Amino acid sequence: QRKSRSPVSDLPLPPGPPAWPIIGHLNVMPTSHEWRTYGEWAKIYGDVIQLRIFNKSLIILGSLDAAKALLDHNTSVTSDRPHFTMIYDLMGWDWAVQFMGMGPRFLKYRRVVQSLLLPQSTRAFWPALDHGSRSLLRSLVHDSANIHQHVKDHLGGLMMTVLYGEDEGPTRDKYVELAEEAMHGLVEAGNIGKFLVDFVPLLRFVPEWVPGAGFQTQARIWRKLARDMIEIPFADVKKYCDEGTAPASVTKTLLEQQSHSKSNEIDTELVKGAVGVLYVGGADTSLSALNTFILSMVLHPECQRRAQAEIDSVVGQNRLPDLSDQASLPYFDCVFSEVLRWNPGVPLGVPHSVMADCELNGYRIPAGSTILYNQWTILHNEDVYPEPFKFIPERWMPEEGKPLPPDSRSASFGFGRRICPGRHFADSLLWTMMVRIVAVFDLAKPLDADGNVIEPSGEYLTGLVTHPAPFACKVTPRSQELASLVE
Ligand code: HEM
Repeated sequence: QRKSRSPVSDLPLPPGPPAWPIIGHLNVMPTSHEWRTYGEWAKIYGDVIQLRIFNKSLIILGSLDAAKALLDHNTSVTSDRPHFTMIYDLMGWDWAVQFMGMGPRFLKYRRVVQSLLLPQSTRAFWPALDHGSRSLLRSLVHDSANIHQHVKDHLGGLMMTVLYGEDEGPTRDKYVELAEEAMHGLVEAGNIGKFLVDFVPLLRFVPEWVPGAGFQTQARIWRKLARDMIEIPFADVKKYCDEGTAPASVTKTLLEQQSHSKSNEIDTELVKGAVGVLYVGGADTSLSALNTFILSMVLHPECQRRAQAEIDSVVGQNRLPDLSDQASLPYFDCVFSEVLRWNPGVPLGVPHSVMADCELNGYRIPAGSTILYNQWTILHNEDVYPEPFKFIPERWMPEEGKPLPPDSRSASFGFGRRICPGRHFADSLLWTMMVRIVAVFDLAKPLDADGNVIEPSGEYLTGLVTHPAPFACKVTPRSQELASLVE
């Protein structure tokens, strides 16, 4: 006779480190590189861990199976986001789909954002990718000393060209500056624990003049930045559209859809917000992956040479590789997969929140829990990825009789209804930038004034999105002919 399953409410909570009365795990919470501590705890307590801060439950998933079971197969209750009062209510980021809770407004915004980023829709961005990546290569030919700055500037600029149609120049630089300022506030406020109002939401009604309500002044300043970021570029595109001179862009596409639509599904606030989130979601994450790629090439010249040999044999040296070559460069594809696995840019993913009690592996996941999925642990599981801390693109090469490990993309872009809608665009954008950099340049460790090799530390900075700690990189055109291709 089959044993009947216990109701969810009877199930035990997942295990975790010992908790203190009242405060729970508050004083054992890691304050930096949290993914490493959570990874250590996963070895002790298993791949589903529960932590408690006062009465708030935090669940950390440490395996792909657990993440899929909870977030892919139970999406109707696990696709909510935790509510951040400071960011959402006070700083006015309520236009950003990333922070929206489940509900009709989220579903409407998500539908629009997703439709803009479908593989067939993103083909329209290919000319901008071609143009923007050439421009990056040109900057590197003329000033090889500042690769990190050039990559950051060109990536941000390219995103703005795609979103607002603005070509290289002071206006586009201004858009990037506005977005970076707004995101600086976001990163500060995203430091959970920094603002008490996130734990006591009623404090948001305290007026700014009350002593101790400095968070209201800060929120007001950041709120203006978050608004300017979407309002100023939008107003320019709207004006050009009205004059009939707007170049192709995501904003223009949405404004056209808005004017042709009979329903009022797409309102102006949605257009501004749906475009703004693409920069928020795409710029820093893509920059992290590009920096990791550069680091991997500097540290592994043998992989770089193999990638260059493949490009030379398939594409030759008379033109730059482009997206039509992607399927013909299998080794480079392995390099890309390994970049996403070796040091995932969003190591703990973006938190989900649970809307109703549910079950996972015989444990109760209480309603209201915040869920983190530890991509870093998932992608460094040595049973799945042997020698997980080594950069080994060959692990992705198909071999007769040997199953491939789960694609790094299966964890790095998140799960369920919240899966990164920009993943196809990220694929084209990053592939183009990466392949072109190594097609034209050698990346290497530089020498100091005494002729000693400067070794990168290989360390990563802490944060929701992580980047390699600054490292020096020598950039040399592989040949004069290749360098001249970018002029
Ligand atoms: C290497 C590059 C990227 C990585 C690693 C990455 C990763 C992620 C992750 C982990 C999430 C959270 C998914 C979840 O909640 O489970 C996410 C969400 C999101 N990403 Fe990306 N992303 C990248 C590039 C992009 C790009 C290029 C765009 C846009 C052009 C983009 C737009 C978004 C948006 C709008 C969301 C929020 C989705 C939602 O809350 O429903 N991302 N991304």
